[in-house]
Amino acid sequence: MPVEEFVAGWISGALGLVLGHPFDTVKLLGFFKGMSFPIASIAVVNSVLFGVYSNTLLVLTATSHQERRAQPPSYTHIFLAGCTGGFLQAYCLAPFDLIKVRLQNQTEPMAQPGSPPPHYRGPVHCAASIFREEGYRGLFRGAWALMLRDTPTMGIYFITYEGLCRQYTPEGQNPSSATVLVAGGFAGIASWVAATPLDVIKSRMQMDGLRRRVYQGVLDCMVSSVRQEGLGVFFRGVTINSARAFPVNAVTFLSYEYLLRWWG
Ligand SMILES: C[N+](C)(C)CCCC[C@H](N)C(=O)O
Repeated sequence: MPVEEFVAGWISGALGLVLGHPFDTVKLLGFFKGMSFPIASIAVVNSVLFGVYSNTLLVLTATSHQERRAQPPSYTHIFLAGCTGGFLQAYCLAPFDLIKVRLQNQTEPMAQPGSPPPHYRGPVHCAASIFREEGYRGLFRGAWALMLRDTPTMGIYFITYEGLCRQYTPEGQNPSSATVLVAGGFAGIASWVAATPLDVIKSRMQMDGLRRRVYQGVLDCMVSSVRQEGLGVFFRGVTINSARAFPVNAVTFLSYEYLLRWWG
């Protein structure tokens, strides 16, 4: 099994994340909380995404990464490989994402002096507390919504990237850096716009269970959110998600492409 894609995905994911972190923290009003932790975790997750994507294409089309410029895979194959990558990365991402959301939603330190200390002291303490308070399955709270969010939208991610690259690249050639940056940026935006409704639901499911359980499941969370806040709830954060998505995914795809070209 070719492993370069896993390594390139690892490095490119970490680089993208560094750029995206300010946007991510503003979105959740948690500012600088939980910073080093997502950098390490996204590298693992992005490695799974790109590694699985490329190896699924290898299985579907019998072409390696190097051969794909000359023999481009069909959009159906690209979509299926993206969905497969998205599905598997969602399971790796679930506990990390849960910890990130829980830490970023802790607003206690911003409260008055003398107020009680935050519930979670850091990522490791957070993981241990969730395990103790909510059990092993508690670490996967919201995983189902995360999987629903990422499976189709990672298909959209790779289709948009490949489609834009092909549009602006002469046949058989590698896309230029400018093309990779723009295609990567728009792939991020397209994917995040489609993912935002379930992103809202996912975060609510992840925060549920901290105190009294409010939602019975993904569907219940959707229905009661719409009932209370209207359909607009599904677009909450779509602007910040898109603003973050462009630089993060431009850099992710640029470094991914260049690392793979550099390794031959
Ligand atoms: C599928 N979904 C839209 C959730 C993410 C797509 C892009 C993934 C990238 N690591 C990022 O953080 O932007």
